[in-house]
Amino acid sequence: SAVLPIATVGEKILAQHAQAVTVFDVSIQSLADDMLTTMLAANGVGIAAPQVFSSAAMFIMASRPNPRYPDAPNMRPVVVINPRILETSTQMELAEEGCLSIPDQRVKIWRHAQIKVQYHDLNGNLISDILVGFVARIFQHEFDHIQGITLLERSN
Ligand SMILES: O=C(O)C[C@@H](Cc1ccccc1)[C@H](O)SCc1ccccc1
Ligand SMILES: [Zn+2]
Repeated sequence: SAVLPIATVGEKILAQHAQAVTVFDVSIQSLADDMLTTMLAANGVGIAAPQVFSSAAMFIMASRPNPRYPDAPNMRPVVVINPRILETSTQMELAEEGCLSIPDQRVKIWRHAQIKVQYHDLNGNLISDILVGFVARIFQHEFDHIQGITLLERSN
């Protein structure tokens, strides 16, 4: 597994809509592995494929307690492929976010407090889940990356 270069703001790949994953083969598994290694090396709690110059609709979310979110749940990293947000709560929460592609910036962002999501895992199985709190926030942050949206387009 390799630490991959991370695209920073201004790279056009960050503004592109990522392509759906259609083949769940070894190349996707190897990309997921490199994304995990890269995310851990950067102390992230998530990372999306476009951030490592791969236009695939795939991201990793890996909540863990951290100085900014001390009560964040400790979770095993989850590989999310072809994500969909099916339902969103009307309730929103405001919190500071960082982005591995926008170094040294913290932006307060409104996010849905709860979301119903659907995605495929690395084996191509369809997963449905309801996410709340910090994990819902990570999912929405990474989902934005898949749509070519970063914090800079969201900051109010
Ligand atoms: O750039 C990314 O996609 C990864 C972000 C994910 C994130 C999602 C929601 C809220 C904050 C960050 C990185 O994890 S930025 C580094 C970081 C780590 C822990 C807490 C806050 C920021
Ligand atoms: Zn980001």
